Amino acid sequence: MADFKVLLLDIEGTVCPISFVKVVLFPHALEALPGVLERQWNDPNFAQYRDAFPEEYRDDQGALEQHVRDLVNKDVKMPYLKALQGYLWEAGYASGQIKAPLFPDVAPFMTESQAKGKKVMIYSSGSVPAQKLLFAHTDAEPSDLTPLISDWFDTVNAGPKTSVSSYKTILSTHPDVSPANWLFLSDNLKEVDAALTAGMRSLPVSRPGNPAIPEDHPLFTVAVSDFSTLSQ
Ligand SMILES: CSCCC(=O)C(=O)COP(=O)(O)O
Ligand SMILES: [Mg+2]
Repeated sequence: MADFKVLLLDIEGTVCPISFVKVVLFPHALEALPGVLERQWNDPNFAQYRDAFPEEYRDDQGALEQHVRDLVNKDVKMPYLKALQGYLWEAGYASGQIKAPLFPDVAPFMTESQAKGKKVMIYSSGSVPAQKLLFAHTDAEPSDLTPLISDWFDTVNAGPKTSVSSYKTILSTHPDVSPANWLFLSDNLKEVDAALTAGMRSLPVSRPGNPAIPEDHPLFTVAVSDFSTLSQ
């Protein structure tokens, strides 16, 4: 499995614990939201985030805030929510209040893969700016892993993560690389299935805190719990 040319990584439940997203990032954004709405509602720098929301929320701070809370509570991956979350996380990362806890095998595997001439790419429901913030502020050494990453995909430039067409869109960005030479790693079995259907190789990732992969699932026996097992 180690002879891939492109490593495509999911984030939540794959490179970092689900709890970091659900218990740290999402609450942090909700805590920051009221103050940002109060201070920046008419700020031109905030306009792109506010105007991305459905029309009924663009002129009502309270309605927009409640809509955000509803979406987060349901873990709805709407692109306008993901863009706003990335904006709300920016100050937290910059201040050092937020640092991404990567599983210990992740940074060494990314580093080794890139050093061996493989491309390392990210595909997450989090916005590309949010992905770059996360990988620029990790608990690895060095903390900034963005130099290792060549491409960034989210639900805006690729599409929904459980759609086969999204993986075909991602494949089309590097037509010189055979789909069989891509390896997509994700905790989400539906995402893994969609990637496989698109022609990529893909493996489910089993991490502490992830929902258990059913023992009768066809991919149960090949689930990855330590990326070092994928090294040549
Ligand atoms: C970029 S960190 C925030 C990740 C996020 O918002 C999310 O919904 C996680 O989705 P993933 O596709 O990375 O499992
Ligand atoms: Mg995930």
